[in-house]
Amino acid sequence: MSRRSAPPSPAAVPEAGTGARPAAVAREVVKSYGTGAGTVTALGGVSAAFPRGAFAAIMGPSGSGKSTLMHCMAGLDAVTSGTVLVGDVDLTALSRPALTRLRRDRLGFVFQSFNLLPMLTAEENIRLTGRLAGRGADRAWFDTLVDSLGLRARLRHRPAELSGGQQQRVAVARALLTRPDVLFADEPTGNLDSRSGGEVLAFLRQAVDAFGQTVIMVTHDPVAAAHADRVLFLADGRIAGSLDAPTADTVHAAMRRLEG
Ligand SMILES: Nc1ncnc2c1ncn2[C@@H]1O[C@H](COP(=O)(O)OP(=O)(O)OP(=O)(O)O)[C@@H](O)[C@H]1O
Repeated sequence: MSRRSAPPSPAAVPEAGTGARPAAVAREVVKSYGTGAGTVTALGGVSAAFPRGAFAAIMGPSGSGKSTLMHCMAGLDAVTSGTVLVGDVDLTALSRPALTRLRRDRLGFVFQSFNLLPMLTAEENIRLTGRLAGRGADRAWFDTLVDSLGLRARLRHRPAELSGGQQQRVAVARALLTRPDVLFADEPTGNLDSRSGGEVLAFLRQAVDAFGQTVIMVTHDPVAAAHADRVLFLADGRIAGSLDAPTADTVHAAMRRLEG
């Protein structure tokens, strides 16, 4: 496996892997907040391609634009200029209702704070997005997810009766039930102890390797990033390099260089 750090040019962030059509692409994405003297440029022209069936991590110092990039890639935030593609669809050209449908039908989300509905059981939470997307129950896929995530004995429990790790595994099952084109994970292990976090990351890795899932994850944690196929580094709203086949040590060293 190759390990390399790309130079800090956006053009030097090609598709990793086979050269197949990427699952998601950012082209010269600029995102500014505010106007006039108070303008903050969170992303200053970011280009990146995220290959299908691969696990990408986005890292960078605090304020470097990680969450902004993820939100723009996922259609949760509008870009100021540039283009975001999910498959063939240009998110920046969609109406709000069309964007909402695309998010619901083709994207999955896992957040640091789990975001489960407290009154629903684990099973009801997992099935919720499938129902909202109007999908019939795919029992075999549901069973695969529940068993792979070790949730079989917990399906009738409500979130308050589950550990943090179990809650996040429910959130992962919910996100994957619709077989999304891309799973976006924003600090998915940020609220978990290292063992529970490790279980969630191991499952994300398995989802990529066994089910061909595409995962894009923002994280502060070099150990978490080491589960990815590639780490993209941001600094000051720009791509500052990348690392293939990362290890916790190589990610840590790259972050130390970025943080000066
Ligand atoms: N809604 C907003 N209004 C104004 N500025 C914003 C807004 N959201 C983000 N920013 C600014 O954009 C820049 C990038 O923020 P972002 O949250 O994307 O960084 P990050 O790398 O995810 O940071 P962290 O690691 O601390 O979560 C920061 O300077 C931030 O203050």
